[in-house]
Amino acid sequence: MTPKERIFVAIDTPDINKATELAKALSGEVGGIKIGKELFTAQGPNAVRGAVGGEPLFVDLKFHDIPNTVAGAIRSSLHMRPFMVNVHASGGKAMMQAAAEAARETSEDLGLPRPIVLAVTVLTSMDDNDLSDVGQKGPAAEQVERLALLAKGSGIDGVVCSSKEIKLLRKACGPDFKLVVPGIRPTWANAGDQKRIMTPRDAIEAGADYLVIGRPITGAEDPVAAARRIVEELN
Ligand SMILES: O=C(O)c1cc(=O)[nH]c(=O)n1[C@@H]1O[C@H](COP(=O)(O)O)[C@@H](O)[C@H]1O
Repeated sequence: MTPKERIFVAIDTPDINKATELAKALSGEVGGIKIGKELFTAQGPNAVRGAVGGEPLFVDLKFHDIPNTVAGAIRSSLHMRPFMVNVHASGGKAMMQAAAEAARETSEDLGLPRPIVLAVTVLTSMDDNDLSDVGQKGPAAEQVERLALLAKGSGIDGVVCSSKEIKLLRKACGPDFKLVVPGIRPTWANAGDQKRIMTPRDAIEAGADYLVIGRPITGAEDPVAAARRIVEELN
């Protein structure tokens, strides 16, 4: 895989025209497009698929509910023909098993390739203090490892983690477990609300499979130039 193919651009906007324009402009510049709660909630599944065109799609809806509901949501999300989908690992083992099983069964029924099913560990916007506020046992890296091992044991293909945990998880979960990493900030971009961050190059060197990058590209005056600059830095 080339470095470029490892980049998924997060298009976070409620505006379908803006999303379509960005996806079109960035087609071929990156590996795929990530659509999340903002566009999906405003525009729905058909619009999402329409906006993204033929690019690989990461449907990031971070399901977190009882197993039956999450399985149903995964089944529904497969109609968007995603390359990747995700749930929250903190929903627990039975929930993750139900998600993995629903993805396998539904893709077979629809005759589609099975998407990569990911579990979100600790959000990249949270640090050790935020974790203790919600009663989760930190430090963040330990909680991430705990959830990643639980996800792996539940039949999940990989996790969404921060760049700070890549090396730890590669060791703990093996070479085939997918590590998808948001909280990516080139030296020339603002951190914004992200707390556990790293540059694209350092994250790839640490062993990330995919980088999720939003505002450093979509918020730039020239998103295509920003994407190219990141790819150049990776090469
Ligand atoms: O699941 C995700 O994609 C995700 C998990 C996480 O822990 N942190 C995180 O930032 N994300 C998503 O990754 C994207 C990051 O966007 P930027 O901060 O603009 O680069 C957003 O769409 C987030 O919803």
